[in-house]
Amino acid sequence: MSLPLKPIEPDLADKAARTISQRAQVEELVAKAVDDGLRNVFLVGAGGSLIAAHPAHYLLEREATHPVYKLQSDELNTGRTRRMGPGSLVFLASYTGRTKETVAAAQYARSTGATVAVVTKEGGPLADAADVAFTGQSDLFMQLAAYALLRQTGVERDWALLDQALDALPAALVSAAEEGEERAAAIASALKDEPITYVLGSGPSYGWAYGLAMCFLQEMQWKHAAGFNSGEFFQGAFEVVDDDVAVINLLGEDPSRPMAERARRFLNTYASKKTYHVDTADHTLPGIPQELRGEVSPLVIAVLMDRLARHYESVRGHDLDQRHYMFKVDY
Ligand SMILES: N[C@@H]1[C@@H](O)[C@H](O)[C@@H](COP(=O)(O)O)O[C@@H]1O
Repeated sequence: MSLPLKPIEPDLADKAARTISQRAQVEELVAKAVDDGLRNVFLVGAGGSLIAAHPAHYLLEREATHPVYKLQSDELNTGRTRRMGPGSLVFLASYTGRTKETVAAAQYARSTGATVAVVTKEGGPLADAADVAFTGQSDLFMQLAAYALLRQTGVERDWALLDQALDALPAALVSAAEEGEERAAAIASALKDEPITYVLGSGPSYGWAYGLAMCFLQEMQWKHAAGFNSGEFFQGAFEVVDDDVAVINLLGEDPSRPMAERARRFLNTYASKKTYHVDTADHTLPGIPQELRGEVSPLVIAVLMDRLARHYESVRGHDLDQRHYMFKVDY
């Protein structure tokens, strides 16, 4: 039994624009942290909200002058780190603002003397545990935090070009979602009954390879799936792939693209029957300067994965909000 296809979120563009509207405050926060002697930056979250930090982390690992770490909330709670303390700026994300491990991580970060900023829904325990609380789309917010860090630490870039990209981004995300509908429908209906689906992604898009597999297919569709880094795929996982195995390969336009193209070549040669490629280069992204398409790619992939999940929901008749355990039992 199928379910009606939910439409593209009517407030997709607004949500992005509202997130971007906090940019000046993010810059201010980071500028103050730099003035006060910034030593390092942490990006923290769990599940979808950790995935949301992946593109910013990818950007900062290559371009930031300060060390930037990405940690799962409970890895921080259980492992601690000597490096966090005064001079640390910690960004945590949680959509609900109630994920207990992320709230505990914020409390711990605060207790070390670090500056703690969160992105979450208005109010709630995570916001209460923070020095500063923002709202909005976590992946975009983390990207804004990354840009603020680069700018405030004097990294040279064409900032006017970024302004242009951020102005165009809300509408470009909507247009990507619209342009991707046909492809998403084809993938979901072709793969809806597959016993397992592998998802590949490289660089900043790896986050959503893992995320499509874990959040959308396992959590929200109760389907077996696994996400791999496209480079790691060739270190073992590719041995199980052939024409009978379903694979979704994500391609962005960032520096890691050759890794995704290598996966595409291999899959088209040895496992083409149930392989689907989702490529940001197929999208027009109106107004996004060519030079910044790579940084925008993971945000576009996030929107395309969200739509793909909606198509699975519809063709499989399995509501994305159904859970066995999450938010229902003690865990
Ligand atoms: N797919 C995500 C999960 O991975 C996450 O664990 C949960 C709570 O996350 P958050 O802390 O963002 O509220 O939300 C969604 O269901």
